[in-house]
Amino acid sequence: MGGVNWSVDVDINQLPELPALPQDLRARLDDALSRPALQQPSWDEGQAAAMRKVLESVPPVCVASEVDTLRGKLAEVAEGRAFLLQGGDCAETFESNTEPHIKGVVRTLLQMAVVLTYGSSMPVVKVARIAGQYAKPRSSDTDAQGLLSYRGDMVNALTADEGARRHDPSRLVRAYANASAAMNLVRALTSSGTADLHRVHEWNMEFVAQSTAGARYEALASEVDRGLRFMDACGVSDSNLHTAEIFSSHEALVLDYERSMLRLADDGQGLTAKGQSSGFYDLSAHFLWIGERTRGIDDAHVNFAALIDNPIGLKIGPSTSPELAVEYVNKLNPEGIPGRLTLVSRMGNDKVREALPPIVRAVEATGQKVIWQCDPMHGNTHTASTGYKTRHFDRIIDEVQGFFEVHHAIGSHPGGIHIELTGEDVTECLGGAQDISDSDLYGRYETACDPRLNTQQSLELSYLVAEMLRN
Ligand SMILES: O=C[C@H](O)[C@H](O)COP(=O)(O)O
Ligand SMILES: C=C(OP(=O)(O)O)C(=O)O
Repeated sequence: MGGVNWSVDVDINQLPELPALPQDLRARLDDALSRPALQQPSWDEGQAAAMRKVLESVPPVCVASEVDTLRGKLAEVAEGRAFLLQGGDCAETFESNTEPHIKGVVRTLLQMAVVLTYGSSMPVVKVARIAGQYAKPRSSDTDAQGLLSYRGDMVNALTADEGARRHDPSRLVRAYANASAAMNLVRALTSSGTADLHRVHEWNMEFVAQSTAGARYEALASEVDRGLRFMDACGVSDSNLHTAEIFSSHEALVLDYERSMLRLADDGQGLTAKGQSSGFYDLSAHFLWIGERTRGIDDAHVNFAALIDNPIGLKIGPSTSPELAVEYVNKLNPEGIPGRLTLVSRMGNDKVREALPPIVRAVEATGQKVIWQCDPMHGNTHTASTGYKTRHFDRIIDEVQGFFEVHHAIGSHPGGIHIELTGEDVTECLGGAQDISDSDLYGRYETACDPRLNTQQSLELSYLVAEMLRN
């Protein structure tokens, strides 16, 4: 049994008073929070307020200067000089917050990043869905058994039992404790041997040797191999070859959590120095995104995101009009800061080629530099004949292919991919070289919510995307 189960017997009256926010910021925050907020837990307001008070005084999961560093790297993506790889669990759980699980995700992302770096000849910015991806929006409030739907470990438990599904605000503190522990391990792994380029490359060579589709990927893997030998022979040695930076991200969904992790940069700087006026960060993660189900432009989530200095992702599905996309850009990045806004299209493979071009053209016509990122997972979900919620590898690849075609036709930069994946050998998505079929899904179907690519499928995807980037 993994995970941190931090008890919450803190006397909130003993917690220190926090410095008051400047009046204008307070007013804007109050305004954002007073707006309609979809997909929120139904829990006791007083208890939630007490948990918020606890979280308002804890150390943040990350710090403002790291967030600024990420924004700088994302600016390079927006300018077409880097590529963004984002991935991890659909829903992290407290129980799966273990060293092997986190290592698996980190290792898979690092392996994918090496392949993509070679394919794109560009730096790859690595952002994990980790250390806070504990809340899920759902299509329905109740499940097939009539129980409250599972909404992520931050809200309730997956166990199909009335008590376990009750929305429990003390989970906010457990989510924070688990997120902090996960972030600690991610930092340790990426600053130590795990991220060593030679080691990561060796894992990739093992994958190529073992995969039934290995022959297809062998040429690229051998080129990387020759590149590394060449660097070794030249005596190239740089700390960048031995360490890596992985930033954290999650959906900014449960506002009781996100608002309690707001911090004013202590030097009063933040974006101020670069022309924006707040220096106000949500330090529950480096990067936060707004989901397809909560992106109402006048609603709480978008207005909350507009207030903070973190880089923001916004999921856009096929119902997004070009005009609305432009409104989002103006609202979330009025100062046109490169790296601030990522538009994450999740159209479905059958719609991406028609739905995306008018949006890209309208936004590009404004002259704004957004990052265009493809989430090929969320528009390609179906129910298998065996009853499992699944996604087919071919549709996932086809959506990425369509995304590249659209950007090549328009001349915009296909800036990144956003993938639900795990570093384990699960059987949740169909296809790939292992040719997982409907009847294989039951073998290791372990996700708490949506189906993830397993390690092999994730690596295959990175080789295929590397080919697309080269072409
Ligand atoms: O990850 C995205 C959503 O939370 C998920 O797709 C919702 O799933 P549901 O339609 O089963 O509620
Ligand atoms: C819920 C998610 O996606 P979307 O909002 O695009 O459905 C997600 O990425 O976890």
